[in-house]
Amino acid sequence: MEATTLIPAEKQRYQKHLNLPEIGTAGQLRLKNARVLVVGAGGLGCPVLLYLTAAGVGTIGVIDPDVVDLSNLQRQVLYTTDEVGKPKAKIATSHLNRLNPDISFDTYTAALEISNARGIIEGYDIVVDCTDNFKVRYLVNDICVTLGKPFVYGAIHRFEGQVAVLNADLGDGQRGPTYRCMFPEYPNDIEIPNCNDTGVLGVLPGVIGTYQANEVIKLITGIGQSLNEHLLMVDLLTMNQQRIKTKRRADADQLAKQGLASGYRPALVSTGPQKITAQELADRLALGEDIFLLDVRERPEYDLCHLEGAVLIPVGMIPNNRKRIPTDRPVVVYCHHGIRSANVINYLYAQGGLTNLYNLDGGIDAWARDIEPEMAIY
Ligand SMILES: Nc1ncnc2c1ncn2[C@@H]1O[C@H](COP(=O)(O)OP(=O)(O)OP(=O)(O)O)[C@@H](O)[C@H]1O
Repeated sequence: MEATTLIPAEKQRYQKHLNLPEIGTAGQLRLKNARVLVVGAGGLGCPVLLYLTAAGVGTIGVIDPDVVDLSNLQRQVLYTTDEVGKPKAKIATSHLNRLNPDISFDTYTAALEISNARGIIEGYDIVVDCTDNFKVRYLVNDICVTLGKPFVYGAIHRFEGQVAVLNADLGDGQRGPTYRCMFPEYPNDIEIPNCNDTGVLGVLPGVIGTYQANEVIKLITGIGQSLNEHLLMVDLLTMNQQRIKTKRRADADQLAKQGLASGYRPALVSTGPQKITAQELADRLALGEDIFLLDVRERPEYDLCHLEGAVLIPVGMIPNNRKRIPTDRPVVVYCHHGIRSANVINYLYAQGGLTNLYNLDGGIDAWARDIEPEMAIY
């Protein structure tokens, strides 16, 4: 049954929300009546869960099959040293329950997978994807698209992160872009970076997870501008933030259905960005091949160092400058570490027309390490 009033203790607890005219009692009641599922109680999940619990989201589902590992504590701020080895979903909800006993928690210690995803997700208004793998990310997308539910996507890598609100209701019966509108195909396993191998700055999931929680609160209360037609990209080393405009593909529903039918096996032939190593690029340039070098970093990064002859089009300017990218010769796209450039290539592929794009593996960082050690890298 929908709550229509706040009791005195709630009025006191949420006083600072109630003082905001944009939220007020009506917004706080919306939060109280909302049902949100958080998939993954790891680096991103911890801040998402803490802030949604503190904000008074009435029902929160927590799903994670994992136990706490000592190496999680560097960023998974819900857990303590004496909880190593214990199930994350259970420990998380017991801490969160102490933070806010008014919240009703659903605890799932299984993994979200194709056999249970529909049944679980059906019971919630919004899903927050806080996992670290593509399989779940595509699964969450495909189920949410099929059920017509919004979900808040977050992803992190090293010092960079992304946030978007996907499959959101845009009004007039229209739905916003989905994950497959940005990244249509499930990638080949080899292309999937893993935090285990690459490392991640501890505060990064804190920043990105807090942004995800913010988007959830905005979706529920209807305030502000949602990231429902933009992908936000954040770089904690440079403190650059870019919002890239995204749009729904006409076949978004079809792609989701096909995804569910596929069982999420990695594609045999990768349709993700083709890669080129720094050494290969250096060899091909030395042979005089006509290669267009596209730098998608920011102006200050470019000014600090860039590949000779590279053309600068920062990520955020790509959508309006697509015509400047040639179609008649290889284009090598690069950024600092190869993440922004991979996103740019995925975006350009999704828009159609360009098939000649290569991602410089490891970005200019790898180039400086392997080819040009004298480069003033940052
Ligand atoms: N299918 C799934 N259903 C629910 N949760 C999942 C699923 N797959 C992954 N997760 C959870 O998502 C969380 C992601 O957290 P994070 O990215 O911080 O990495 P981690 O797996 O905890 O640590 P590490 O990368 O060091 O192994 C993990 O707690 C993981 O168990």
